[in-house]
Amino acid sequence: MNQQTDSSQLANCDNIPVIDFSSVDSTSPEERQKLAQTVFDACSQVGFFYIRNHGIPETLVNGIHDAARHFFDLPEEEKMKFYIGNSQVSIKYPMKFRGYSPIGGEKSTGTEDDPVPEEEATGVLSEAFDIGYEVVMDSTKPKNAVLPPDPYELYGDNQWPDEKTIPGFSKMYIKYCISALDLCRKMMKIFALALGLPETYFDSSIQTPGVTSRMMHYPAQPVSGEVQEGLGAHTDWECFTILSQGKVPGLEILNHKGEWILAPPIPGTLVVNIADCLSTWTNKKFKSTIHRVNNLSGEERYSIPFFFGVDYDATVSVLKKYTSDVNPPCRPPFKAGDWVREKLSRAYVGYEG
Ligand SMILES: O=C(O)CCC(=O)C(=O)O
Ligand SMILES: [Fe+2]
Repeated sequence: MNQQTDSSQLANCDNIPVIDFSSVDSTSPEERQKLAQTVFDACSQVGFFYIRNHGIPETLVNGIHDAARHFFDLPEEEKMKFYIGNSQVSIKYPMKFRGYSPIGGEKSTGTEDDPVPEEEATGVLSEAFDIGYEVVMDSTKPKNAVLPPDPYELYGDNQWPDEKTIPGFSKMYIKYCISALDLCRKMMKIFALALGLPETYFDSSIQTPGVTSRMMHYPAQPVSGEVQEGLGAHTDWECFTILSQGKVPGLEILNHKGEWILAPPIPGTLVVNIADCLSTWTNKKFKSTIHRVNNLSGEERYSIPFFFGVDYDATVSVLKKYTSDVNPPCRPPFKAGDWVREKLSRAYVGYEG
């Protein structure tokens, strides 16, 4: 932990709360408000929590993990057909960051207060397959809906493996995304309630949400000798992340004592963590907690993060009620797309796009 590390990036806890989410669908406003209060406490103290009874069917969670194993089991030259460096280019942005990133292809960039200098950033011991929002993942959109103008060039253009390469792959991933996105929209209402706002407060900013997801594979890391991190210390960039981490531990979060707390897999749960944009809205009352992954289990580890952000064109600005003379806004307003683009440009080896 760096001396300057902002306390909004450190969990104030020794363990991570588990929250039963069944009342997210309750018709009783009191029940939803009760859930929101529990969520508020977790977000302002820890920035991480587990959710159970979240509504994503177990068959989908298992299905997406099977699909991930299938993908990463492909020979390297097959995976490289979907190389992230091939994803759509334009004059403005050299890369779209969709597709396969091989082991070492992503860098440990550090955090805002503790950045890893460019020349020292090393490749991480994980490989990933990244996708972005498509209208077919969005149950609120008609089948023939078209994407809105995309000045940040961050929607769609996924490099899907075809049916011959992995039967049912894109279908399974899209089904998972539909379910995850439905859950995220409900969660935005709970976050609004938690912040003392109308439940619909964020609705106009999540018309075409800035959603990305990735499958990740962390080979077992040597336990002694030089450690190459599975994923370096970082905060997430969007509003929040829903993570399905399979059965193998590896995720750790940083607490206020400077200790790394393991977030072990708990059967039937997903992990939720607050990310930079939602933390900014709350003037950092909600923590965007630093986390990392080291797979010292001796087994292969797979995880599926689903990053939920507002429309790329939406403006993220600190809520007035979380400011005061002694607590001014932590940042000036910014477009979500600018924030994500800037972070992406530093995360991959060899690309500044
Ligand atoms: O694999 C995990 O458990 C966490 C991944 C993560 O933190 C990320 O992709 O941002
Ligand atoms: Fe993360």
